[in-house]
Amino acid sequence: MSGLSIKGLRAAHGRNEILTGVDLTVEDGALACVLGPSGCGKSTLLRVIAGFHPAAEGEVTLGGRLLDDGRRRLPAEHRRIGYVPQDGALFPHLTVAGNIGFGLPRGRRRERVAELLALVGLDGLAKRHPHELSGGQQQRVALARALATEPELLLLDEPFAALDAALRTDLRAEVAATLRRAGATAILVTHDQEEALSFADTIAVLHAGRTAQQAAPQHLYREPADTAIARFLGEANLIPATVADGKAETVFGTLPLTTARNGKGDGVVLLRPRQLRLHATPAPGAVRARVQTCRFRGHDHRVELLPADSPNGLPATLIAYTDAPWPTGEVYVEARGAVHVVEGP
Ligand SMILES: Nc1ncnc2c1ncn2[C@@H]1O[C@H](COP(=O)(O)OP(=O)(O)OP(=O)(O)O)[C@@H](O)[C@H]1O
Repeated sequence: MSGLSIKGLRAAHGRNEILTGVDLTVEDGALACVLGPSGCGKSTLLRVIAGFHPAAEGEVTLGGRLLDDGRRRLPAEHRRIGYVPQDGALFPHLTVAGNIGFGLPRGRRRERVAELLALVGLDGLAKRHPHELSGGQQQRVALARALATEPELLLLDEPFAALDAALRTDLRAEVAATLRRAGATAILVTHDQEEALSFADTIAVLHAGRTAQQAAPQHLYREPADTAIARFLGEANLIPATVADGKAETVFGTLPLTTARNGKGDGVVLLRPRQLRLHATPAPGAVRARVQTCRFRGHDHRVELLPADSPNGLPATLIAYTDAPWPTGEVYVEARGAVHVVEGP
C-alpha cells in the first residue's frame, strides 16, 4: 500500500497520555492537514511519524513499510521523511544554497540546488544568508531543504504561524502548488481552520488526542460529525429540527438534508452563515429578527441577528454573511439550501 496509514496510535510524554487513538490515511501524492486546537497533540503526532518520538501502541506505515507499532521502530534516518519545523530552523552560518544542499551528495548538489531554488521561486538568492531574507523567504528555503532529498513524505509543523496574514495566504497557496509540482505527499499541522480548508485534499480533526473526523475539506465543512467539529471549522448556526423522510422541519420551514438518513425524530441541523438570506420585508418561511451588528470584512459583511421571539429553541443569535451591508433594525431571515444533521436521528 502506498501513502501513509496510521491506525489506533497512542503516544505519551512520560506518564502523560497525549495521543489516545489517532487514525489517519494520506494517499500517495495527497496534501493532508491535521487540524486541532493548541496542545491537542499535533506536534507529537508529527514527531512520532518522523521517528523522533516513540509510539506506545498502534501502527504507522509508509508505502507499506512499518515505521512504528510500539515495539518495532524504523530509525528516523531510514524513514525518508522530510520535516519542516515551525521556525524553519535554517543554519545561520550557511548561505541559502548551503542550507538547501546540506546533506546532498557533492556530484549532483549544484544542479539540484538550482532546481529547488527555481521550484520555490528563489532564483538569484543562492548566496544570501538566512538573516538577509524575509520570514516568507526563509520558510521557502526550509521547504526546499526538506524537498532536496526527495522524501517520500513531507511534514510541515505550522510553517506559516509566524507570518503576517497576507503573506500567509500567498505562501500557503505557493507551497501547495510547489508540493503538487513536486508530486510530494505532505502533512501540514495547523490550528487555523481556514488554512486547513484552503490547503488540503483531506483534513483530520484532532480532538483531545484522538481523530474526531477525517474527510475532504468541503465535506468536513458541510457535514461535520458533531456540533464541536461544526463550530471548530467555522461559524455555525445550530438549529433545532424534526427529521423525517430525508427532510428537516425547522422554524425556517422544510429544508432538504445534505445526505439521506433513515432515522426519524428530533435533532439539530447545521446552517452555515452563507445559507441565511436577509430581506427587508416579510418573505415566505422567513423568521423575523433584529440586526444587532453588521461588520464589514472586505469580502463580505458579518451580520449578527437576534431572532424576534426565539421560537422553538432557536439560538439566541444567528450569524449571516452577506454581500450588502445591513442597517441595525428589523429584518426577515430566510434559510436556503440543504442542511446537515449534526445531532439526532
Ligand atoms: N517533551 C514533552 N514533555 C512533556 N510533555 C510534553 C512534551 N512535549 C509536549 N508535551 C505536552 O503534550 C501535549 C501536546 O503537545 P503538542 O506540542 O503535541 O501539541 P500541539 O497540538 O502541537 O500544540 P501547539 O499547537 O500549541 O503546538 C501538551 O499538553 C504538552 O504540554
